[in-house]
Amino acid sequence: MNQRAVVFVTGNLKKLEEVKSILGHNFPLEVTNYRLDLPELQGELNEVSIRKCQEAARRLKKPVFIEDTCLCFNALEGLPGPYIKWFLEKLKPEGLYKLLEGWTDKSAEAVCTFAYSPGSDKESDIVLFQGITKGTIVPPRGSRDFGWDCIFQPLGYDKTYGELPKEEKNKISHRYRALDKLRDYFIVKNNC
Ligand SMILES: O=c1nc[nH]c2c1ncn2[C@H]1C[C@H](O)[C@@H](COP(=O)(O)OP(=O)(O)OP(=O)(O)O)O1
Ligand SMILES: [Mg+2]
Repeated sequence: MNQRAVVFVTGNLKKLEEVKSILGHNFPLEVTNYRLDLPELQGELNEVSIRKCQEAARRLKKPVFIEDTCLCFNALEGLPGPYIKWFLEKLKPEGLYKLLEGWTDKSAEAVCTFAYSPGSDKESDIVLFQGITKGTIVPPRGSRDFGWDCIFQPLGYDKTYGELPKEEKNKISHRYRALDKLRDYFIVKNNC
């Protein structure tokens, strides 16, 4: 029997690396990658993911999933949220930390939303899987390999994502929690 395949559409190789390592070898679908930085419309978090997935399905016309990651500062009512990529690019991790200088509340949520489409761009065919990890925004510490890892310290830890070994991050991360739900959908609920 041919294994069903699904394409993960992302322009971010670090995401791909984590997704592959978290899903491991027991995932029932073959995951391939199509490297494309999809356009992202402004809007609320789920809306951004749905539109991004519709665009991926429209372009590839086969089962696809995308992922959108937000970093939400509670003091800023959830901003930068889906716009974190552009804030990070301009302000760098130091500047992101400084953004909260005037606030005592440094708490934040890392939110990861996967959106899966069986191949159609109909909104009703799209399924979302969301994972949230709560944490604190701290002055940069640790590896600068991946985005804002060096300023996000998950709740209950004294290390930032950037200081934690990859395997540790992958056991508690926003991405892990979202993929756990995606895995459940395909394995336990047998939607393959
Ligand atoms: O676990 C993470 N740890 C640290 N930084 C992270 C993480 N996950 C995403 N990031 C960064 C990448 C980008 O600067 C922004 C999300 O933006 P986002 O649009 O979702 O990612 P992207 O444009 O790099 O790839 P894609 O082609 O899948 O949209 O936060
Ligand atoms: Mg993006």
